[in-house]
Amino acid sequence: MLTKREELFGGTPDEYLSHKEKYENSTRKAVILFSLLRKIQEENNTDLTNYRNLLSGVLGASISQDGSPFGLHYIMFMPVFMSQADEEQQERWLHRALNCSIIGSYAQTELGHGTFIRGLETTATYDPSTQEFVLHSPTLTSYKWWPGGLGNTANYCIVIAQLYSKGECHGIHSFIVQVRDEDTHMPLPGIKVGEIGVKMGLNAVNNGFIGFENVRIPRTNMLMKHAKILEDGTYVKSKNSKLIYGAMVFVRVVIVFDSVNYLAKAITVATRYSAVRRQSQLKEGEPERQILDYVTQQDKILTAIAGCFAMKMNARMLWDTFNVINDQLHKGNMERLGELHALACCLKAISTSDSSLFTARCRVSCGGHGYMVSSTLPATSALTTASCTYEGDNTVLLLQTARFLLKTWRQIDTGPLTPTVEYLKTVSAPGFSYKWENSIEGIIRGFQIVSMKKISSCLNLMTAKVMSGMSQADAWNTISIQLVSAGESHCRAIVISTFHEDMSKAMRSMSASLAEVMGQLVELYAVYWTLERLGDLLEYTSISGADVVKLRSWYEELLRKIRPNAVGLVDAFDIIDELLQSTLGAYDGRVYERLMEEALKSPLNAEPVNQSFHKYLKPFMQGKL
Ligand SMILES: CCCCCCCCCCC/C=C/C(=O)SCCNC(=O)CCNC(=O)[C@H](O)C(C)(C)COP(=O)(O)OP(=O)(O)OC[C@H]1O[C@@H](n2cnc3c(N)ncnc32)[C@H](O)[C@@H]1OP(=O)(O)O
Ligand SMILES: Cc1cc2nc3c(=O)[nH]c(=O)nc-3n(C[C@H](O)[C@H](O)[C@H](O)COP(=O)(O)OP(=O)(O)OC[C@H]3O[C@@H](n4cnc5c(N)ncnc54)[C@H](O)[C@@H]3O)c2cc1C
Repeated sequence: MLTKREELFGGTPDEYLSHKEKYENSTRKAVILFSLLRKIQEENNTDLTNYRNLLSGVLGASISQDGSPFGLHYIMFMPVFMSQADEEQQERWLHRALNCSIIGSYAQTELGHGTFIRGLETTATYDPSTQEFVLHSPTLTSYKWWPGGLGNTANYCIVIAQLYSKGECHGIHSFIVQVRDEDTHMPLPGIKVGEIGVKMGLNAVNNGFIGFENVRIPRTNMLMKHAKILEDGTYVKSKNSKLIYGAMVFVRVVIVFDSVNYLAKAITVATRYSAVRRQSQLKEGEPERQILDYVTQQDKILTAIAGCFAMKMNARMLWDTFNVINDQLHKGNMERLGELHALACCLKAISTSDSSLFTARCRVSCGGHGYMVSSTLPATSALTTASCTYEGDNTVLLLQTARFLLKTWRQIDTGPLTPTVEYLKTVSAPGFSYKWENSIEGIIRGFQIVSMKKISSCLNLMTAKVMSGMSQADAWNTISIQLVSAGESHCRAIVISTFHEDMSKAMRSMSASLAEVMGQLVELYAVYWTLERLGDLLEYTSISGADVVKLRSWYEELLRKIRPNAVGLVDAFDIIDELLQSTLGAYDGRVYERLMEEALKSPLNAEPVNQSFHKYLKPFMQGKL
């Protein structure tokens, strides 16, 4: 009788399963894991705060690098329900979703549209004679494409469609739609549903497509917490049309946590391997050195560790900010919605792009063995690059942040600013002066000045172009590279200052030795990004060549200081071997034995001579083909 652990983590490695077997195996594992989750849920309430911990606790430690067919049910279907369904609808469906007697997905993206959601083509036309909506996919490009779990798993999904009533289009709204029979799991009439095929990664997520041929759903299947359709077809608009976007903000907040989880796995593997792997002699005649002794290796890995700690603290700040503003939204105060959207956009973009960058570095820092699937670094790399796209393409999200920053800058003199942008007032105040200094505080100030000056420059450029006769849209597009850069600079200033402030607070309750190491991580992160963004700092601050020379020495000194604690820092993530699933990162360091153990599991090692020798090779080598 297999234990739960053996059931979850044993069996043929996923990499040797077919696409279909991989899905079936991940569904088997998901059922085990989510049965456990269901038990947890029975003991806890399901408000968003608890829900996020539940979500990141289980899904963030997902048992497969390929994701889970239940992921979207938890990541989007339920959060959207909690934020957009009215009380009657929650009463009808939420408990069934929570106990997984229905499995849901979230269908927004279409073959033809992902970013521009106002351009979505799926229609939901209200028929007052039957008090139903008619869901329809008018074109191939209107087919929903990507929804996780929709291929073969979900029997319900939330569909985002253009709402039509009394001949008028009211824009995109959310509808809950049953897609499969709850007993037979057969697609319901008028519904064409399937799986989109093999992807670069996340191949257990079961991403699907769905098309509707005049499918009728009751009026009460429109999620009506905000906007409504009355029985006679009268449209009652939402207090704020942007509230429909709320779920995307929530998921972006959660994705920042998730990007930390993925990066923590990758740097645990790369750091432990770099402590085990010995290669080359630093001095003639000496034994081969641990590759972690090479400063170039430290440059790749220790900065990733610092980045992981930095983003973890910023994820917590973002979550706290989300909760504060979400409470205000529930009370009808929309004042900080734009700020929350901008912050969630840039932190999702920066956390996922950093995670992708540093994970790729971890992969190459492990040489050939880092290219083995059994190291899990390729899968983590595929995961992190996907996160730069899903829940909003990073470029598009940074442009959203830039849009908010320009709006803020236009109003800079009309009153107080909201917390995440009030630095703009400080560094642009009359009489404010700043001379570069090589300190954490000096670096933070420098990044804030760069951000302010980029925003100001973008606005001046926009104004000049529009004054010269260019349309607002063309002017925006023309300078969009600089707009993205302004969004990134703003975010980097927030990340460094949050890391410094929150870590300084945390250090007060640490032992002196731990506080010293944590302080070194903050310095390493700040100095690393200073050296990475020297162009901006040279353009907008008084930093000098002499400062840069000292910064480089400071950086190298920090690498030297942190090196002895590298393994301890990643051990602190406490990721068990079963979740790490890596031949290179296992806690016992038996890298070579594990590489060989995994290799022998290859089906190609089942017999000494593969059948292709007799069928192909031998006739070929004998000139018979
Ligand atoms: C712990 C483990 C679990 C987590 C790990 C995740 C695992 C895998 C998850 C994968 C699941 C993936 C799901 C998806 O991908 S769902 C689909 C996501 N799609 C998107 O994000 C689409 C992105 N596009 C957009 O958001 C919009 O199209 C965009 C805003 C980019 C542009 O739209 P539009 O042109 O209409 O907007 P404008 O630029 O004109 O701005 C209009 C105003 O609306 C405001 N706005 C826009 N979005 C939001 C928002 N989300 N919240 C609040 N406000 C928003 C915007 O600021 C403008 O306001 P102003 O006019 O006042 O400036
Ligand atoms: C693994 C994965 C899981 C997903 N899961 C789901 C899901 O469950 N449900 C769901 O609904 N969707 C899902 N998606 C879809 C995802 O939300 C979209 O892929 C994403 O929103 C980007 O849209 P797109 O793919 O159409 O890219 P596009 O928007 O076509 O972007 C392509 C390029 O065009 C650029 N671009 C687009 N618009 C602009 C602009 N205005 N200004 C400047 N540049 C622009 C982008 O920067 C990008 O470089 C998933 C995607 C992935 C990869």
